Amino acid sequence: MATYQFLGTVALGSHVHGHGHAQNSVFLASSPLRADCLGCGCGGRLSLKDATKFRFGNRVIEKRDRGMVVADLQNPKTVKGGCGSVFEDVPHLTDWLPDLPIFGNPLKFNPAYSAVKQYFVDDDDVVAKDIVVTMENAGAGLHFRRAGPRDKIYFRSEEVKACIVTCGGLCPGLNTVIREIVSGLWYQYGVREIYGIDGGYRGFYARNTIALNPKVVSDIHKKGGTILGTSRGGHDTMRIVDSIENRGINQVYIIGGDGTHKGAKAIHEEIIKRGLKVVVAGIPKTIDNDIDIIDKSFGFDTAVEEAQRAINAAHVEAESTHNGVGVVKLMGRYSGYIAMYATLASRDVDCCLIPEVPFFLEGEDGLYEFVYRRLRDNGHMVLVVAEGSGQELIAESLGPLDKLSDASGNRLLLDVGLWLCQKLKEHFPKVYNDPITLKYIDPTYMIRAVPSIASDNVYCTLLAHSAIHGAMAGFCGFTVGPVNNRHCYIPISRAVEKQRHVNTSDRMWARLLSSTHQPNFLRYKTVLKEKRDHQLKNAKVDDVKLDQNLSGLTASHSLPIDS
Ligand SMILES: Nc1ncnc2c1ncn2[C@@H]1O[C@H](COP(=O)(O)OP(=O)(O)O)[C@@H](O)[C@H]1O
Ligand SMILES: O=P(O)(O)OC[C@H]1O[C@](O)(COP(=O)(O)O)[C@@H](O)[C@@H]1O
Ligand SMILES: [Mg+2]
Repeated sequence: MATYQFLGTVALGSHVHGHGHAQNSVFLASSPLRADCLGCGCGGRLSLKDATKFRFGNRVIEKRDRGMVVADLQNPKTVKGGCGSVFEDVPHLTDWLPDLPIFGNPLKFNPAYSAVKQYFVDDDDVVAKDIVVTMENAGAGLHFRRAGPRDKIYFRSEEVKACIVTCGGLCPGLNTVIREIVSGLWYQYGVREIYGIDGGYRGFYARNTIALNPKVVSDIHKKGGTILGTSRGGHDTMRIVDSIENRGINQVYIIGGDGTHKGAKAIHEEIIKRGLKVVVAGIPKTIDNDIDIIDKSFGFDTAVEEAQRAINAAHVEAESTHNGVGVVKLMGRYSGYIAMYATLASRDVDCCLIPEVPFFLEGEDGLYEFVYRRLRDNGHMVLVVAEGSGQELIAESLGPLDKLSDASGNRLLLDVGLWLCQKLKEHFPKVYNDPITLKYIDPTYMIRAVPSIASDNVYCTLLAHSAIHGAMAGFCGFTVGPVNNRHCYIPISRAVEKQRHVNTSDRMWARLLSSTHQPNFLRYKTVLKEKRDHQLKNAKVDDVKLDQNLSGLTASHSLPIDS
């Protein structure tokens, strides 16, 4: 039996299922079962008993066979199930437009899909976020809605006016996702009006749209970049939603990273406020692999593959000379996944530096000492450095600098590659009286400007299809992605909640350490403390400036001593 909770005497802000009033009638819930219409002065009463869905201010209550869903239009809907399980659902158009007509899914009559045993995903199917659990906790924990085609959809083919936008930095596979959204909508759902937004978010209000169809996109997956163009900055929620509304767009596919998804969330919320029948579907793009929850982002494997070419070159150069050092800088602003996986895959790398592991140069476990030993034992070495590593260290050695940001508000990084090369080149002749031959390779933009490899192409196809199935089924404010290898609809708010970082206390990082034998830099905190003590002592004795050799560590580093 359906159960629901009476939330008190509050105004209802929208049309209620099963009632004949125009939208936006206001009702006052006077009991768990009844609400009086205040909107049109008709004195009408609404029986909540028969309603399946109703809205209290920002909250939507939906009665379902197996319980009640309380949806906060700003936050994810959560349903508590058995065994301590929690289902975090995504918003649905009917949360604010309860009376929308429902249609059958045309996939049922699509010859390509006719052999599929189960055309449609069961509405009750959920995917567990954590799949390794103890017996006592089996079934408990967070779950997401399984992605895939639904039996019932909320758009007629001829009614759909879809648009696609790509935002933020490039990533291999962007064109494949565009291609598959267009082809999927066209061939699976019979949609004929599909538009590209030119040049990221600002294209909504500053540029004309680009008409897309399967012919236009047929070859684009073979090219790097995005045929639609992209940009940073320029997100103006009101102007974007005005443009969506004015153009009559009702499905918005937004491909981008964490910043883009924050923008998508704002658009989705404004759409709810305006009561529009418009779905916002996010497709996570991040070459840094820093979007939480999903297993892996598209383009990541391609980037790692491409990085191998740079590492190989660095290795060939290094082993061809006396004291040869090859340094390769890879992308990874806050998360060192590309550097870590490229290192693990290559086996030619002697040391991998990532933003998550603060390193130091001087002392017994420092980088200088390690490079020295490697050169002494092997005659050459390869060092991979993620662009976000050692930022505090560089800032310390360069003195006070303004913190600069790009148009999207992302911090602009100091060039750790060049800085490190300079440091190594200076240190070796000075301290060991033995110069090194260092070759620096910076393939940063090369690894993201290439077309995606085969496995990423397949992955992009699944993402695009999950997105269109979700949108056609009326889900919105979601992003798609595999969780434990099953594609899910994840509330955007959840996806942008925090950034994913390399977990340096799990086995993958340990694997890397045991393959490179590099220092773990765990003594970092001790060295930092030593440096602080040294600073204090020096400050007391006289006002002598700090020894430049100790500039490897900074008291202002964000990692607290006791953490
Ligand atoms: N907090 C935010 N709210 C709204 N829009 C944002 C936000 N952060 C970034 N954006 C917009 O998202 C787009 C892409 O963001 P950016 O950080 O450059 O790339 P990515 O999405 O890859 O992280 C830009 O147009 C930017 O203006
Ligand atoms: O020079 P750009 O275009 O700002 O891009 C550089 C940044 O883009 C990235 O590849 C990814 O950034 P986003 O995912 O935020 O777009 C970072 O690794 C890198 O710092
Ligand atoms: Mg980002």
